[in-house]
Amino acid sequence: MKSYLAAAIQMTSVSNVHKNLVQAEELIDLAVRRGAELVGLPENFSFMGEEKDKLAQAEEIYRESAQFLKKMAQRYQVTILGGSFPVPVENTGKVYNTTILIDPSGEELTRYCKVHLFDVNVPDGNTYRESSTVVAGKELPTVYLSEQLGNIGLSVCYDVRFPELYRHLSDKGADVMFVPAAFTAFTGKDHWQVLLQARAIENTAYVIAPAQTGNNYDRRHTHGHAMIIDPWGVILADAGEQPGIAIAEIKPSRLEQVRRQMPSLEHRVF
Ligand SMILES: O=C(O)CNC(=O)[C@H](CS)NC(=O)CCC(=O)C(=O)O
Repeated sequence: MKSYLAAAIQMTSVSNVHKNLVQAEELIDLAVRRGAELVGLPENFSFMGEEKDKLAQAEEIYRESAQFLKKMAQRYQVTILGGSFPVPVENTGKVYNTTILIDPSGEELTRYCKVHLFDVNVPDGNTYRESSTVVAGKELPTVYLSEQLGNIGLSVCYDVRFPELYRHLSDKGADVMFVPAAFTAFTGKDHWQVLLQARAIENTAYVIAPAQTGNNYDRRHTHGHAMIIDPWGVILADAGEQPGIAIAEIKPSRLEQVRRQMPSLEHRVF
């Protein structure tokens, strides 16, 4: 593993795929011009809108998202995490909320379908029933072993509340954990940063968390604060509330140092 720059993209995706892909490319371009070699997009980067509209356009969103990610990786010669997008599931009328990792040649390295679905009545009055349009993934995420970039573990958004998933990633050797998200503004203000820091500290791993921000549609407001956190829990970069990027260096020497200073992974009893 080498030292390199990673970027977490923060955007306000809306219910127009073309607009979202234009915004995403501008931010990928910015990240690459600043030197990023690993770039993550947020959950639902290519479409944020009413659930029924997402389902009606699912085939098209899927096709365009997959094509876009491949093109971006090749054009900018970077490894890209395609935060998440809907992948239609046969005979269900529903989709998997899927994230994929793509290398600079455009090859898919690994994919993961979100296993924890956000079926929550948020105290601000908004109700989320992700399971009404999404089929829960049935497999735990894999860790992609990259000689250059370190071992990369995947997850999506609401997963961040389930530490056992990250322990699994840690058991598989993860050095870097992605948490692409579209956190609600209401839960985000109290939970987002704390949860991300906890996942980084307890697994002594980097956390890269691309995010949705602002008013995506109707009453849907997302928290923003895409961030990169080091294995000690220090926030290296925070994109704030406007669309933009959080960029920081991922260093094997820091991983090694923190794991020496705080060898908690070696002291596990359970
Ligand atoms: O809503 C959409 O348009 C697209 N879907 C999402 O953004 C997903 C599933 S509803 N959101 C989350 O998982 C938020 C989790 C969260 O906010 C928390 O855990 O507090």
